[in-house]
Amino acid sequence: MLRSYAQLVTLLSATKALALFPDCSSGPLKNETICDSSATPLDRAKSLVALYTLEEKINATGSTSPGVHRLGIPPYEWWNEGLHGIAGPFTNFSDSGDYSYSTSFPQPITMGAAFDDQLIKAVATVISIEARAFNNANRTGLDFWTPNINPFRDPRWGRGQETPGEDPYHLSSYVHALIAGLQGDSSDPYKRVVATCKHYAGYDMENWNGNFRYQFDAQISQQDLVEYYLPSFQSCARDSNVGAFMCSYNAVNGVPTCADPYLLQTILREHWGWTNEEQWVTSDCDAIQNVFLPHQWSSTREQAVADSLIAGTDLDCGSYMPNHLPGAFAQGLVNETVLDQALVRQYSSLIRLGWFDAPEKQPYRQLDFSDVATNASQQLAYRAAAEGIVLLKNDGLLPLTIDSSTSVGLFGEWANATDDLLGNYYGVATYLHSPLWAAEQLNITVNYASGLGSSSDPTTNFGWMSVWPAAAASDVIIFISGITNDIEAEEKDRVSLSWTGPQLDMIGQLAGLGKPMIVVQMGGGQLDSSPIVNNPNISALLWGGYPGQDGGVAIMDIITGKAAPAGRLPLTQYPSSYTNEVPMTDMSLRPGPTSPGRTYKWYNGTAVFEFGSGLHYTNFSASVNRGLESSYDISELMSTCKQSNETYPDRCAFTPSPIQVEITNIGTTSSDYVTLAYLTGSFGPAPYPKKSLVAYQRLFSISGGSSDIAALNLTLGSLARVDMKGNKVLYPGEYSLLIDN
Ligand SMILES: O=[N+]([O-])c1ccc(O[C@@H]2O[C@@H](CO)[C@H](O)[C@H]2O)cc1
Repeated sequence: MLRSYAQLVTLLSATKALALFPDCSSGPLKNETICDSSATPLDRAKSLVALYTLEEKINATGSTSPGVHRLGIPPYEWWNEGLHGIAGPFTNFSDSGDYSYSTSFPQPITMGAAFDDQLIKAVATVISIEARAFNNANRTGLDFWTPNINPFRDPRWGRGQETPGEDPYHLSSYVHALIAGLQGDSSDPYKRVVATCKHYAGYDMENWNGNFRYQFDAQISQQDLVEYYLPSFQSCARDSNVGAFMCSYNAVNGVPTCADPYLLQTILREHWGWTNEEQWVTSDCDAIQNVFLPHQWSSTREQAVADSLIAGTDLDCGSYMPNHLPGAFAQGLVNETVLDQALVRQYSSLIRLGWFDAPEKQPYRQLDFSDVATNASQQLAYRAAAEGIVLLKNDGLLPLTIDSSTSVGLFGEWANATDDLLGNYYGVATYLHSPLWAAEQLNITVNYASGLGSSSDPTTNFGWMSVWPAAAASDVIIFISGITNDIEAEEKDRVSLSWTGPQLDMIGQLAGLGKPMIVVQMGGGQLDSSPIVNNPNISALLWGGYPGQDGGVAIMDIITGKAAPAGRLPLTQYPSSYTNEVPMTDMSLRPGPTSPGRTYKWYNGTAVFEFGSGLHYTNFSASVNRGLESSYDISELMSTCKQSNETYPDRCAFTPSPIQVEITNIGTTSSDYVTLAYLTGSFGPAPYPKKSLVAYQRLFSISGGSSDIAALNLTLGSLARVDMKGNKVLYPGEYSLLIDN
């Protein structure tokens, strides 16, 4: 059985009084190699593991590691979350005062819409600094089970909100920046924290039509694996040196991922060279139990833990491994060498985090609550929200001109949102600024009524009775609604992509008043907003996702023009009919007899809004300045690549210097601009993707009449296509570079 959060919190309070770090200066290990900071992490970890009895080793395979009291090794809790701020069942916020809150950033789906890798690195840096401050107060750990970088494949997925979106290139670039921010520079003597790329692999369905994440067997072709499901994980392992991976609940092509040596050994460690002794794999929580039941991959509990450990799962989120490894050893299913290897990985990781070293030598060990929720962090949370909001429709009403005589009607379940601003996996935010709160800070009249909240006919229920007079008294109507974690969540996929009947009724009634009207669509998954797009009485549509602690302010600032929108949809907005056209369990990307295809690359229907959609308060023009010739010889590209120092040919630069695109603001309003560069053409295996994102760059505050240069670094990998066997190949053919269309 899965443990409940309530039980987990009880465990935490039981361990709170114990020592935080091993005492290498006067504890029992002081003369051992583990305490010699001049020795290599590998030698140090090996020396510690050699001192453990078999029972002590087995006890260390669960996420709530009890430590070894006789050796002065304190307990360590491996399960910490950090999706968009520190969080998790074991992160302990105090009731008041210091350590009672931290910075809560937008959900990744909103930050993904910013297409700003520098922002992502800055956000991740703040999260890791706040994590260190909380760790120094014994309130959280040093490793964090974030990011979630399964591509947002199907619009129904309840956890798509946790990801930066649907495109594998975007995810790979985003996660590279994020890991650098979380872990710090690889040349630093200590890692700031360890990040964990999850859920490896093929996990993007919770509970759909009788298919549960715990037993689902994802059937994925080799081509789709290499092209779509694995690039973000490759970016973590091979290109970003992430400290940890998490295997997922599901199986891939018949094998539960936590017991799959092909995924965990052949691809992850051998093919991607993820071979540092300090890099470990954890299971998702109780996923090893699922290897036995419901997957029935292993015939007994003991076989399941042995199969998982031998395949390369070094840690069990839960206690299944420590509970059943004694039996596995008794039955001769596993040997101590593989257990030692798992523990060496765990302890090498803690060594790289400075767990065994004197605190005074470590800058991160000096951080405290004065480093949490600083003014700069609060501003960054606001900026992340403002950068991620996307303008989808505007007939010219926005930016809204307001003055003290303006009366604004604010309606919808999200207008006074609090925790909903955060989505899921959140800690305690510094504050929660709803759109209503933000509107009330302006010198205007605000008429607020939620109006919804019941599935009954809103035009006759109590809600509508309060909306009607408030709307009548307003010059402008803002309706903020959509979906929340009541509808899209862990263990909950959506069944419909439509706004609900009551929501559409309310939107229609409000629009019927003939007043200037703005709709703000909230939530991580997209709703089919065509009724709003097609309603001429609705002037503007924005999408805000889950914008975090300052999300309401960011929304109101964009509406009123204090900030200019430049976010782009990081996913396709499909028509609601999409759910009838392909089952969630169909993992294929390309269109076929039972699928219209997935994502902007392959979907053969008409999207309501395409991936990359996003309007501005001005207009931009783009022209390629420098860097492209009319033809390239593939063998020359490959031989230049071979002469470079690059180990992996797909990372070789396509052109010696970045391709430069000049972006000119041809309007008057100063604005950021996200340059999206796509490749298109008929080359490689058919069918051909409509286009593929190969580079992006956000440019900042380009004033009216001015230009800026986007420097696009294309790689040979970005030109390659993947064949049926999963090989990445450079094919001859006609290629076009599209900027932003
Ligand atoms: O037992 N519980 O309370 C519990 C709670 C959450 C949970 O979800 C899993 O735990 C997260 C660990 O990082 C993974 O992202 C998610 O798939 C799994 C189990």
